[in-house]
Amino acid sequence: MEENNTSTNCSDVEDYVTDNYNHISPDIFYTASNIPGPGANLEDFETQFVGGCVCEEGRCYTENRCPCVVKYGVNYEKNGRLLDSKFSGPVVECNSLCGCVGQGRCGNRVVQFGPRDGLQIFETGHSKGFGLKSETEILKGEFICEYAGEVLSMEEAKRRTQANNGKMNYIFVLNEYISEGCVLKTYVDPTTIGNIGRYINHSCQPNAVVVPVRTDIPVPKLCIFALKVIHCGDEITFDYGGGNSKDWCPIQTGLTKKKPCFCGAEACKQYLPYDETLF
Ligand SMILES: C[S@@+](CC[C@H](N)C(=O)[O-])C[C@H]1O[C@@H](n2cnc3c(N)ncnc32)[C@H](O)[C@@H]1O
Repeated sequence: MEENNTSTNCSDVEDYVTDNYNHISPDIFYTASNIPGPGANLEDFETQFVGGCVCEEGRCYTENRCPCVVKYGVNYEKNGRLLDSKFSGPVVECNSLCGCVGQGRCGNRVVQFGPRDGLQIFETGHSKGFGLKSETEILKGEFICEYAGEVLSMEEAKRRTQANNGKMNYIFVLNEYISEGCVLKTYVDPTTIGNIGRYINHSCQPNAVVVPVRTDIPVPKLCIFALKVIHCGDEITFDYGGGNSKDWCPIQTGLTKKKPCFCGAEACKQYLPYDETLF
């Protein structure tokens, strides 16, 4: 089934995000960006991320000493592609308090302009349900789309996982290693409120990766970038375990059965990764 691009159906969208995608089912509601769900810390959605460079020419690269770039590091090449050094994040972009807002395309703003065009939902035909592909070639480091949905507390994420009873799982758990022994976990659930990213399947040898990006608020956007060239028509995939899951044991469906992986990669680890805090 092909994606229908005819209407904009985005609620809760920050003004500058343009996202003209919508869902294949009327039971799924579109949101272009994360929204607070049950148990989310509302303060995190209401707090403006500190910032505010005064770069008036809108070119926030290292050489003109943009304070945002100096503080958080260079994120993108001048063509907007993610630098190799930032594939494991974190990325902080210039925000709405910065002097470069509205001053042309600032080099430190990419994901806040929304997903790329030409993404299509399709039936994989491989017991994976729907998947996502692109009708244009995607180059390494290019931004594809967010994986957006309701941000949940761990308790709510766990409750939903257990109530899900083995159906498709959409809850993504982002683990950010803040300091030794300290992991910041963000639970994003696009099951019923989500964006185009919810159709991306797992692969043990993926061509894309999830990178946490912050723009205006402390809540990270789960941003999907190409790890290598993705040819027109290739399925877009990322590693649900973030590539560093220790537990390649099976995700549980009905809490007892294994969930096999059908990614088809040579190095397939046979089962989908999971985050143990969901169980
Ligand atoms: C985020 S959804 C992906 C979109 C989903 N395929 C759909 O039709 O809406 C995640 C679910 O897709 C299925 N899935 C994703 N990758 C898979 C894979 N490599 N092998 C088997 N099932 C997969 C699993 O049921 C998983 O819980």
